[in-house]
Formats: sequence, C-alpha cells, structure tokens
Amino acid sequence: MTPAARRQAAIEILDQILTGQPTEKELTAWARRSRFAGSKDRAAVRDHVFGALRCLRSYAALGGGGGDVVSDANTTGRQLVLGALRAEGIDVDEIFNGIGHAPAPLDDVEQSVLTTVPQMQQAEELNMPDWLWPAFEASLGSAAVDAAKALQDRAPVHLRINRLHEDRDRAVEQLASEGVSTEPHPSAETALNVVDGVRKLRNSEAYTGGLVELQDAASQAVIQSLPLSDGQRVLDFCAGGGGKSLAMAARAKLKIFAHDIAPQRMKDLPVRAERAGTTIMVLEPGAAASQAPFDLVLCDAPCSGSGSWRRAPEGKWRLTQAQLDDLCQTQAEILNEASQLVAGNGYLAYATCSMLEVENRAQVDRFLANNPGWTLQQDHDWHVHKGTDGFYVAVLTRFSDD
Ligand SMILES: C[S@@+](CC[C@H](N)C(=O)[O-])C[C@H]1O[C@@H](n2cnc3c(N)ncnc32)[C@H](O)[C@@H]1O
Repeated sequence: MTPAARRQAAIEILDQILTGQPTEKELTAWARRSRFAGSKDRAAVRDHVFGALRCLRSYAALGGGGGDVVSDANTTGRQLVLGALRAEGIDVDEIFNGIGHAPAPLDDVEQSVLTTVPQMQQAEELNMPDWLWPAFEASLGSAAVDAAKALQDRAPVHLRINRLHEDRDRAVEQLASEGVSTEPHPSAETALNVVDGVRKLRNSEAYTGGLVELQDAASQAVIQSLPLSDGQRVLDFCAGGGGKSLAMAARAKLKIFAHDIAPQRMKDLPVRAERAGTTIMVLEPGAAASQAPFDLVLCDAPCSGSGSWRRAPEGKWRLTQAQLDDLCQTQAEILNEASQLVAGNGYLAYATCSMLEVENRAQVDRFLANNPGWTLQQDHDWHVHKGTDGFYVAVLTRFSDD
C-alpha cells in the first residue's frame, strides 16, 4: 500500500469508530477485508488510527471539524487525517491526491481550512475532554499538562522478567540474540523497556517459553511494593487476565487464588501460569469467602483507565461523568467486600490504572474514614509522563489481637 492508501484506510476505520464502533473490532474487520495489506501496512494503519484517537480534539480542530467530538456530530475520519497531516507537517497534497486508493483531493471547504490556524482552548489543545480537565488538573497539579501531553504519544513496551525462570542480565542477552533489544527500566527490578525489535517479540522463544511477559513497568512496581513473603495465602480479587497474579507468583512462594466477577476473563490464566512455571487457584465468582482469610488481598479495581489511555485512547472520549461515578461506587463496594476477606494483621492492597484522585487516594480515605480498624501503611502513584502507565497503589493493614 502507498502511504496515501494507508491514510485512506485509516479514514474509513475512523469513520466507523466515530459512529461508536470499538476500535479493535474495526481494525480487525478492515484487516480481514484487506488481504492485500501486509504486516507493515497493518501496523502503519493501526498507528494512524491510534494516533488520531489520542489527539482527537486537536486533529479535529486542525482538520476543520470539532464540536462535540465525543458523540461526533461534527467530525469525520477525513478531517482527523487532514488534522494529523497538518500536525505532523506532512504535505497534504501528497496524500489527498486521489491517485489509486489515496483520499480524494481536498474540496474548496477543506482547502479553506488550510488557510487558518484554529485558536484552541487548553483542554482542546491537550486532547482532554472539557468535563474531565478540571478534575485531571486538580489530581495532578503542576504535572497535569505534562501528563496530558504524554497521553498523546504511543505507550512504551515493557516486559517483566519471570524471576521464577531467569535473572535480568540473562533475559536481556537471550532477547538480544532473538533480535529484541531491551534495557532495564528504573521503575521495577523485573522491568525491561523494549528499545528495538518489538515486532519480533511474540514469536521469540524468550516470550513463548515464559521467560518474559508483556507488562507495563508500573504494574510491576505495584507488585514490587506489596509486602509479600513466602508461605502467604494471597487473593487477587479482581484478577482479570491474571497479570498481577503471575507477577506476585514470581516474587515469593505464595499460595495464590484468582477471582473475578467475570470469570471468562481468567480463562487463559491456568495456561499462562503453567508457562510461567507456577500454579494459581482460579475461584468462581463469589467463592472467595469460602477460602478466606487471606494474608493479603489485592484489589486491582475496575477504573477509568486514565493511566492507560495511550494504549486504549477511545476510553478518553467514551468516559462520562456518570460512568466515573459508577466506577467509584463499584470501587468502594469492592474495597468493602475484599476487606472482609483479610486475616487479622493482614494486608488489603488497592490499585487502579488511573491518575484521578477520586479513584485513588480519595477512595482510600473514604474507606479509612468508614473503617476505623484499618490504617494506611503506604501509597504511591505513577504518572504517564515519567515513562510508565499511570497507576496507583495503597496498602492498608488491620491490626488484630486474634
Ligand atoms: C483493572 S481490571 C484487572 C486487571 C488484572 N488484575 C490484570 O492485572 O490484568 C479489573 C477487573 O475487575 C473485575 N471486576 C469488576 N467488578 C468486580 C467485582 N465487583 N468483584 C470482582 N471483580 C470485579 C473486572 O471484571 C476486571 O477484570
């Protein structure tokens, strides 16, 4: 495919996403009906689509769209790609030339867009929803602008060395011998940053053999901060795919139980655990109480995902205040339920991949205010502009004479 044909493909996919269709579904559907597209074409089209979604508001404004970009009354894929070209400093006529499968040449209205530079408000320029920007700013303070800017870029690729198998230097060497260049990441001792060769990773022996897992360095740092030690019984209350369960298993000799309200999310966990050389007990929803008490219960709670909007940028535009309120309610209920499963003198760990105060420290403070037996032992946050996903973790303890 020519560069222009790739942009046209992105335009068509974006048009579908703007009607409310999920991004991954549309990318997959396009790849299926475009058998002529090679792996480099697919990667380039994906980059164009994700790039436009991360910068939806500013690209819309630069392309002559805008307005309510969430329900998308006024923006088209064509406008987003036009805006992207302007932002990237690419000659518009080289792409919008109508040759072969390229986008059609600009019409008069679109041509006139090129003659103006839109005046953008701060949230628009930083590609944040208007309703969320004040809360984002209040949560991050002077770091808010840097964090919002970081959300406009592609996320780094991080690996977790499965310590059950390997040490860091040997993992770096093996990956290098398979064409994947990495460097240690400062956020966690198990973390590697992939510098080059990311497309070779999934077929590498290092990955298929369980030496390394794909996992953001902040997720690893969360696990590193937990008070885990040999012999503990640990519950991963919101286990999802089990990334945190596996990371905990690599830290100490634990008896780990995985639980999730949606058990199908854990369906690959037994195989992943075997690949990593460990065993994880998968519990049915609601069955955690029958195995209680636990020395540590981790709640990696459902959240806005604001810390991982680089990876899933449509989340930034789909989230509403009502959904955020519902998420906060669910988080509070999870904390309450999970706290009852913790042994006397045990630990309750609460984590989100969010940078919003209301989902993080405010949630913990509310729990502590309502549950006087508990104290906060430590909490920590990670922000996107520091080279990881945005994350938060708090570790609470309950002292007991039992
Ligand atoms: C952030 S994800 C977990 C990610 C996972 N820990 C990982 O590392 O891959 C949150 C999970 O919480 C689950 N969940 C939502 N409400 C829940 C509830 N009330 N009880 C238990 N799990 C819940 C969701 O199904 C989802 O899988």
